Amino acid sequence: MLEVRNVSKVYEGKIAYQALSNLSLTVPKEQFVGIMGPSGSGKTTLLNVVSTIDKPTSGQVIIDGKETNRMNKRQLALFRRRELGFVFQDFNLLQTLTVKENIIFPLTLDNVSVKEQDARVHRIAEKLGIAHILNKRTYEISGGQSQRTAIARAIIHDPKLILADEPTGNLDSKAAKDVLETLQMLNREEGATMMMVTHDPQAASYCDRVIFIKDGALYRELRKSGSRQMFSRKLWAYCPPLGGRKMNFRQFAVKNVFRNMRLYAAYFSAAHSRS
Ligand SMILES: Nc1ncnc2c1ncn2[C@@H]1O[C@H](COP(=O)(O)OP(=O)(O)OP(=O)(O)O)[C@@H](O)[C@H]1O
Repeated sequence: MLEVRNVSKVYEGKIAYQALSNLSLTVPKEQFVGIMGPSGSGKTTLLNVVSTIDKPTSGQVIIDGKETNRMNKRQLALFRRRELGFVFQDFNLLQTLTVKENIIFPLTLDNVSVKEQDARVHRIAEKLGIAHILNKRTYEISGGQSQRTAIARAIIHDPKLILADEPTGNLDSKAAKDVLETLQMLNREEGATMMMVTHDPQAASYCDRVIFIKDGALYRELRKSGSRQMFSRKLWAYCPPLGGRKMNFRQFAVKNVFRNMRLYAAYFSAAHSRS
């Protein structure tokens, strides 16, 4: 499904910085994979390259047999809109629309009939437990419901690959658990292939496989065997020795604003490019 082949990414600047070094990985169809690693290890860079928001300096990203490096800007925008689903840390819902309007937004751009839109939105809303809030505005719903709405929007067009960047970062622990169970259910029952970046071993324990990145290279991976609780304990035990570059709160906040701006820009360019 996803193949990352010998990908390197160098950020040019006064001092060039190699954020990814010859990284290769394969994610088979229907796998739920987590990406973990210390701050500055290259997780976001990898997600940006896989989601085609950023181009690798060398190497290839192949999604469902399509080599994304060979696509032009317009093809990439359409590819993102049709084949990928994005789930952001802070939901990124449109405040003036209802829950239902937010969910069907990607379909309206593809001229899907109203009947088909209704059928899809009702099926997904039932599945995600948000059928009763479809007519509410986004300011009338909770954080967990907002993220489930965002997940519904991410899957309404049946994407090949769902990419999630810290999807529980803004949620309390109960809402986070609900959202992670929703993602896991989509993976198991709908066969969705997913890649989730997270700092949280508890969140990562919902994945089938967790890949650790350090200094822009694959460091190690752990696969789930046995219960989620056992996997969670393994991940907790494994995380502290990875260390990492420490950031103060201000650096962290600035970095996350920047990261989300880049993701929004890509999402909206995908959303607004018509076929
Ligand atoms: N646009 C950029 N220009 C220059 N350097 C960058 C750029 N974006 C990221 N970097 C550097 O590349 C490295 C990897 O950054 P990246 O954001 O991928 O790490 P991360 O693992 O996602 O970190 P975090 O967990 O803190 O979000 C870092 O050292 C970072 O400073």
